[in-house]
Amino acid sequence: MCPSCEPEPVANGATNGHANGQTNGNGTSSATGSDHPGFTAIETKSNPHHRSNPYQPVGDFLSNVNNFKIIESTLREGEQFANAFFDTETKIKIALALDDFGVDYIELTSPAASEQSRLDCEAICKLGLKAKVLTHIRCHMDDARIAVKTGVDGVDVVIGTSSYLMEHSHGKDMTYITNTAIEVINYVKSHNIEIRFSSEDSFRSNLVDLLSIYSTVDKIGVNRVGIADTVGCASPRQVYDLIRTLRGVVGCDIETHFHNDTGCAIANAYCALEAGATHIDTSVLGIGERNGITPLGGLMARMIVADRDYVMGKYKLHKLKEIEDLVAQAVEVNIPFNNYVTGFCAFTHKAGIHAKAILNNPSTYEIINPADFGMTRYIHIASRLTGWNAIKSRATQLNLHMTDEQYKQCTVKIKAMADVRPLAIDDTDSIISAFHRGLKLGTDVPLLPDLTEEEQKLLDEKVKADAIVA
Ligand SMILES: CC(=O)SCCNC(=O)CCNC(=O)[C@H](O)C(C)(C)COP(=O)(O)OP(=O)(O)OC[C@H]1O[C@@H](n2cnc3c(N)ncnc32)[C@H](O)[C@@H]1OP(=O)(O)O
Ligand SMILES: O=C(O)CCC(=O)C(=O)O
Ligand SMILES: [Zn+2]
Repeated sequence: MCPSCEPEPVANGATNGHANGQTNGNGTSSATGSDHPGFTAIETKSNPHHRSNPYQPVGDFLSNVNNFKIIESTLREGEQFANAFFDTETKIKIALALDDFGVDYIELTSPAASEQSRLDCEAICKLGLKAKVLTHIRCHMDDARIAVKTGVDGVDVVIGTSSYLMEHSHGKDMTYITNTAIEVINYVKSHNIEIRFSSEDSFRSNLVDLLSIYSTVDKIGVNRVGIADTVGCASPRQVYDLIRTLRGVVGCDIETHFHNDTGCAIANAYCALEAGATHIDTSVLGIGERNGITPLGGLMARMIVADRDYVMGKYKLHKLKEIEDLVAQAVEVNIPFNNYVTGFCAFTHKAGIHAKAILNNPSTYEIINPADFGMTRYIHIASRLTGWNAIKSRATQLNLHMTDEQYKQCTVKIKAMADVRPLAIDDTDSIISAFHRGLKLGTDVPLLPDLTEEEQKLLDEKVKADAIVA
């Protein structure tokens, strides 16, 4: 084992209100008492991860997993989320937070959508952000004329190229689309503004049509082309094939946009980068049309595993939770329990086998170090799945020292009690203390002060049964 990777001893496990649904010292929200009455876990010291991983990202001349840009579309795609209503102040707060986080671009709703959308676009352009500000328009000169007057750094133009959309949405054929695209691109370029051309519903479009129009717009100097999985139908393999093919056809940057209808939005984004895409569209919490797109936090989780130095050097990961809270509040949703990185149990280890190994070295069961995101690791110590190693660790934190055999006996009591009712962290602590006191006094001490008669009866039965098994 490499000396720098020696596991650190676990220390510092103060209870922090996690079990009672309060926020912990890092501002991470934890289980609420009402939602998760049995959730009981202790914070552990954030020891360094063992970072040797035999499965490093596939590196080849095409791959951009070590060098990609984020086009953050919470203020465009995200506004298409069913619950979203962003007033000007909220848009500005979100734009500032994303800029501080370090995203490369911020994409805004079309100024053609409404008068307020146009005014908000102008207001955000005036913030002087480090990120480039984009707006997103139809492939139409009317929209382009409005867009170039807003002060944006770039315009993202889109038009459907699948037969579904050519027939049932805008009703235009490929010749019309190509000619209009050329007109719009030349017009935007003439204003010295960045321009991207994207096909909507790319994965249900004819490949020859796609390559032909991308090749045309590349030749007239578009800055980026975009591939969009508008209905979330693409698989990672299909993404890899299409982007790799496109990479051989155009010289400009390649942006990609993945909906999550079939659960592939993050994997598709990753595969796109492996195949040579340069830009990934995200939104905070993945909000967007239907169930949304590649989430910013989920993409960060994926990419930090691929290239920690690049991701840590570029993005303020410890701000992720704050941005997610801001957006969740603005669109009135809760952050899901299993959210990437920031879900309340994203770094909580419960089963005894896991807890033991984590206490020795967190890399055993964690691919991401919570500390990289300003998050905290927890060990669950109050369930029937809890093992003696976790109890030993907890007792040591409480300064209650016993022999290994005694920790094991104490764990038997905790398991028996956890078979009777959900335990809180305080319950486990009380049992450990009572057990320890009993050892000192040489007599049994009631394990929990507040047991009902019924619970005490059940507990006695469990302990008896355990003794028989033993
Ligand atoms: C997959 C995506 O998420 S694409 C981005 C979606 N974003 C938006 O739609 C922004 C919000 N949209 C709006 O506010 C409105 O739809 C507007 C202002 C853009 C247009 O509003 P309206 O003129 O009332 O048209 P409506 O929304 O009913 O229909 C869309 C129109 O755009 C046309 N259209 C649709 N897509 C495109 C496109 N990519 N390029 C050019 N025209 C298009 C349709 O043919 C239709 O035209 P029609 O008026 O001749 O029927
Ligand atoms: O402009 C793009 O590339 C994507 C547009 C969009 O939101 C989609 O196709 O789902
Ligand atoms: Zn979309």
